[in-house]
Amino acid sequence: MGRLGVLLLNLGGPDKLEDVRPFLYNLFSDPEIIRLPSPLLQAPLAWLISTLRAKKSQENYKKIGGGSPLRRITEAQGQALRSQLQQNGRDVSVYIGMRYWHPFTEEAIAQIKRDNIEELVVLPLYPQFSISTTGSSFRLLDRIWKVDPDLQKIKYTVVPSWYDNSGYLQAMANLIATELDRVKNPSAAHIFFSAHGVPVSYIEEAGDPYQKEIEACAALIMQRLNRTNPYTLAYQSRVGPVEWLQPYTDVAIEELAQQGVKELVVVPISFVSEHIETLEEIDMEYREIAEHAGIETFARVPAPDTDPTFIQALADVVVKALNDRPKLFSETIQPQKNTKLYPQERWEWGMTQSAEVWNGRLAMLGFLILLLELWLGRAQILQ
Ligand SMILES: C=CC1=C(C)c2cc3[nH]c(cc4nc(cc5[nH]c(cc1n2)c(C)c5CCC(=O)O)C(CCC(=O)O)=C4C)c(C)c3C=C
Ligand SMILES: [Fe+2]
Ligand SMILES: [Fe+2]
Repeated sequence: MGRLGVLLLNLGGPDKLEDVRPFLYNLFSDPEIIRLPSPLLQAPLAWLISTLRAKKSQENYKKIGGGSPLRRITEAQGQALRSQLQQNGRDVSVYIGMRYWHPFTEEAIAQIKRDNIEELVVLPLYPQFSISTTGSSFRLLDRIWKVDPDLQKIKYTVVPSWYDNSGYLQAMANLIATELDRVKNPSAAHIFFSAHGVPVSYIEEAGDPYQKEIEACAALIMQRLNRTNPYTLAYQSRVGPVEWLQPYTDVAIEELAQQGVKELVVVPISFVSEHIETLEEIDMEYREIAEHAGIETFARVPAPDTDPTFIQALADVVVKALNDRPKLFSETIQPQKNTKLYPQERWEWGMTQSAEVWNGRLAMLGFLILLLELWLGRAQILQ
């Protein structure tokens, strides 16, 4: 066996407040996050949204210490995974490739080449597949691979998702059980899975399997937990004016409070590391909503981070990937061509040359209207 590498993929986050705007610019420049009818509009819109959103986003990062802990935690996960694999008799180098901030995926790939890695497992740190997360990183890697003959010599395999891995389910069940046993009524507390949302169009138009995988994942964790507590699954972190997956976390919390629920144990389900959406959004924003609505106990299950059962699960996923038939980037789910991703205007795609010209003109007009709408209503749209 040649030199072995594991490339961990994640989204990345701003290390300090000055990084917030360029980080947001990178995120909104990605057509897997926002797809416009004309690629020419992508950069100006990314500039506009990142500029308008930066202040509010910076305030949130300020509340969690002035930056995202994602890089530090992902590096710790990488080191723990390396040690675990070493204990299991595999000598691997672990690399971290973030999609929108340092260390960028491109930086990781350059290091992989310098280290003459011959066999590589590409492992996203998202248990469930979404075209907006794992899909976006795979598409980037596919583009990088296609133009680099040196990379094409590496025998690689990808892991599209691993939400049903037994060790991961056990790690989640253990973390939930520990938190449940701390509340007043462990057998009656309501377990509340809060998954990251995506716009409905990703599922219905682009064929994203994300919702199905999230629903299956919550059910499997409950099975593994083997307790009779009631549970709810809801979706957090929506951005922009379009419809996202429902029920929304804030609405669902209020409804449960109205039904008389007093104890909530919140489980972040799309994330394996603490970051702004657990530390600020759940711990601060949703806690306030819950307390205001009459919830007496608002407990939060920690993200797995470097939990030993979780790290062993990642090691198992790597070993399984090495033993299975190699899977290529191009074999994983790609959004259907010309799918409209957020924002969801009613664009018609032209089949003739003149229709294409008209679409271009309409796109410009639409963009101007969008700019105006963003300007007039930015507080509601972007915060
Ligand atoms: C606008 C669309 C967005 C989609 C779709 C989306 C999907 C998605 N994101 C994560 C995980 C993370 N997102 C993070 C930050 C982040 N994401 C968006 C937007 C979308 N995400 C924004 C605007 C931001 C920046 C923060 C903000 O301004 O609110 C992060 C990094 C957090 C950090 O600590 O820095 C993660 C991780 C998932 C899992 C997901 C879909 C499944
Ligand atoms: Fe988000
Ligand atoms: Fe996000």
